[in-house]
Amino acid sequence: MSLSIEEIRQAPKALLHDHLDGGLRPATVIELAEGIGHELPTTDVTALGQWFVDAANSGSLERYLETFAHTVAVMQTAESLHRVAYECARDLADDGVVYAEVRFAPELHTEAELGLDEVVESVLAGFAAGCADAAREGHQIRVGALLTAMRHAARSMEIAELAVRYRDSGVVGFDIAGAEAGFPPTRHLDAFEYLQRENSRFTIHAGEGFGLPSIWQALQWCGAHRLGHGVRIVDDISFGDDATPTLGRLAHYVRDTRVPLELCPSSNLQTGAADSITEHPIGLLTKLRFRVTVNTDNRLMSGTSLSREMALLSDAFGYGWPELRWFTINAMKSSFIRFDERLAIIDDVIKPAYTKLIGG
Ligand SMILES: O=c1[nH]cnc2c1ncn2[C@H]1C[C@H](O)[C@@H](CO)O1
Ligand SMILES: [Zn+2]
Repeated sequence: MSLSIEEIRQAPKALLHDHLDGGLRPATVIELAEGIGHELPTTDVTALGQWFVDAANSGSLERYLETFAHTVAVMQTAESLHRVAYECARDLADDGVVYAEVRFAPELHTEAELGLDEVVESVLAGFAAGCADAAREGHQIRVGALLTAMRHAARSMEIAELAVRYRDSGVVGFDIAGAEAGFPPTRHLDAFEYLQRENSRFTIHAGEGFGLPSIWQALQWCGAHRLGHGVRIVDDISFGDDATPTLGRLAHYVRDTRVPLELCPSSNLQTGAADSITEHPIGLLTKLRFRVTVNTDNRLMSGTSLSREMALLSDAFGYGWPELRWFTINAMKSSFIRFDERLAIIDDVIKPAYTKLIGG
C-alpha cells in the first residue's frame, strides 16, 4: 500500500534542492506583478499555477528555464524578496519539512534598486521571519540559503565571495545553475578553488541537461560536495544479459565516496531527463544504495511539494516509511550545516518520529 501525500506531510522531512524563484505561490506572483505593472499570461490564480506547469512541461531544460522570467521579474525589491522568502519558509513548514536548503541567484535580483548584499539580507530576513512564525504555530523548521551563480554568466567569483561573507548569517553554501549544455562547471573553476581555500561547501547542478562529462568535471575538477540532480550517473551503469548492473569507474566513485545526489523526479520528467516516475533512475540508484535524496527543485513549475514527490515514489516503487526515513536521513547527513547540528535534527526530530510511524 502506498503512502498518501497527507500521511507523508505529517512526517519530518529534509530538503536540499529547492529554488526560491521556483517556489512562489501563484497568488503572490499575481499580486506582486500587479504592483509593478508586469504582464502575466493570466491573472487567475488557478490558471496561472497551471500555466507554469504546462509551460515548464517543455521537454527541454532551456525552455523550462524560460518560465522563470515571470518569477524573477517580481523579485526585484527588498519587500518582495522578503515576502517570497517568508512564504517559502511557511509553505515548507506546512509540508512537514524540518530542514531546508533553499537556493537563489542574487545576480538575478539586482535589476531595479538592490545590490547583491541587500538581496541576500532581504531573503535571509524573510526566512528568519517565516521560521519564527512557523515555530509559533508548532512547525519547527530551519532554512539555510545556498547562493547560486548562473553558469552562463561571469559573476561566480563575486557570488562565491558573497556566500563566504554571509556564511555566519544563514548562507550555508554555494551552487551553479542554468543551462548545462555548453556551460561546463570548469568555466567557474576560480570560484570553486576560492571556496575550497575558504573551507566552504558547494553543490553543482550537473548530470541533468548534460551527461557524465559534466558530473566528472563537477567532482574531479571543481570538487563539488554534492550533485544537483546527478541523475545521469546511470549512464555509467550497464546491464549484462542476466540484468546484473555493472558500474563504471565514475559511478563507483560516486557511490564509494557517498556523493549525495539531489534527485528531483518531477522536474526531470518536465525537462526530458527521465520519461516517467516508474522509469526514473531513482529506483535503480536507491536499490544500488547510492546516497539518494529526494527534492522538489521548483515547486511552482512542477506543481509539487516534497510530500507529493515522496508520494509519487511510494506509488511507483512501493516505498514505505523505512525508505522515506532513509531518504530523509541521507539528506540530513548531506546538508551543509555543522555536524553536531545535523546530528541533533536526526536524533531529536527525525528518528523518534519515524520510529513511531514504523512501529505504529
Ligand atoms: O533544474 C534546474 N537546472 C538548472 N537551472 C535551474 C534549475 N531550476 C532552476 N534553475 C535556475 C533558474 C533560476 O532562475 C536559477 C536560480 O534559482 O536557477
Ligand atoms: Zn535545480
